Amino acid sequence: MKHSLQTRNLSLSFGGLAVTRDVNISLAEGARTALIGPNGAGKTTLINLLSGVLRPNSGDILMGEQSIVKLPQYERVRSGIVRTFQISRLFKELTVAENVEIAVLQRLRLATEWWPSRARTSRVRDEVDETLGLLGLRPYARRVVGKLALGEQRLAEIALALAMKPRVLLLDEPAAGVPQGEGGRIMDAVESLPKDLSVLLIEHDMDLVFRFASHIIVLAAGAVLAEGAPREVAANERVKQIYFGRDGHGQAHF
Ligand SMILES: Nc1ncnc2c1ncn2[C@@H]1O[C@H](COP(=O)(O)OP(=O)(O)OP(=O)(O)O)[C@@H](O)[C@H]1O
Repeated sequence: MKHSLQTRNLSLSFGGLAVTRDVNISLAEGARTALIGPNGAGKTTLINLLSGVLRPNSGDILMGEQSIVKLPQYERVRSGIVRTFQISRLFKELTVAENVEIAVLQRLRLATEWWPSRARTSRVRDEVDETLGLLGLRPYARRVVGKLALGEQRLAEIALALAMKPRVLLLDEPAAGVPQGEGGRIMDAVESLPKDLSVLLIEHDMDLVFRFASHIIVLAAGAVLAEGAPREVAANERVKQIYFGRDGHGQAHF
């Protein structure tokens, strides 16, 4: 199995608090991986480390064979790791297509390519259209982002990430705060993303996690507690304990 992204003994402490502890994970090419764990387990911190928002105290991050741990954020994007944020980065007063166009232009500048202007304009237009198509957003292309439902705005955020042509897409709670029915729609779109793209999803809703994931990684107190196929993880006694607690009451329903 080909691995797009791997970590080797990744560790980070904030003062005395170890928030990432010797984390070794592998994201296979085309895998659909869910990163789960209780509040404060270190999920967002791990995504911040992978995307270069934070630097680890020790350990390594490999994209294919190449170490990227010292690269700044924009170079990680260029190496193929792209994330979405819990906080929206969309220009609310622009249309969906204009937002995606800005992301495409940004990528082309990152790649420092030069195109004769007419060819370039038509390439940008084609890419915007193709990206919107991947997420079922073509009917919303000319709609102003700020006037869309939250679920559609979230899809537009994912479109911005896809416009960077990732090999690994990191999604931090794309369905957070979205009404239940719309959450399913976001996951439908995520599920239909290109098969060679590796997707790492942070999600609290276990129904969505089990619908989406081919592989689950469970973090607890900054360390990997368990990982494997959804059925294995659901049957893991330590995972059940964390989610259900000793008294058998908890939020998750495996
Ligand atoms: N910049 C920071 N400085 C100090 N402590 C931090 C910082 N960022 C996060 N933490 C702490 O690190 C731990 C892990 O936080 P993180 O946000 O990664 O957890 P999480 O699993 O994403 O939680 P949630 O599910 O609630 O989003 C928490 O104890 C948090 O308080």
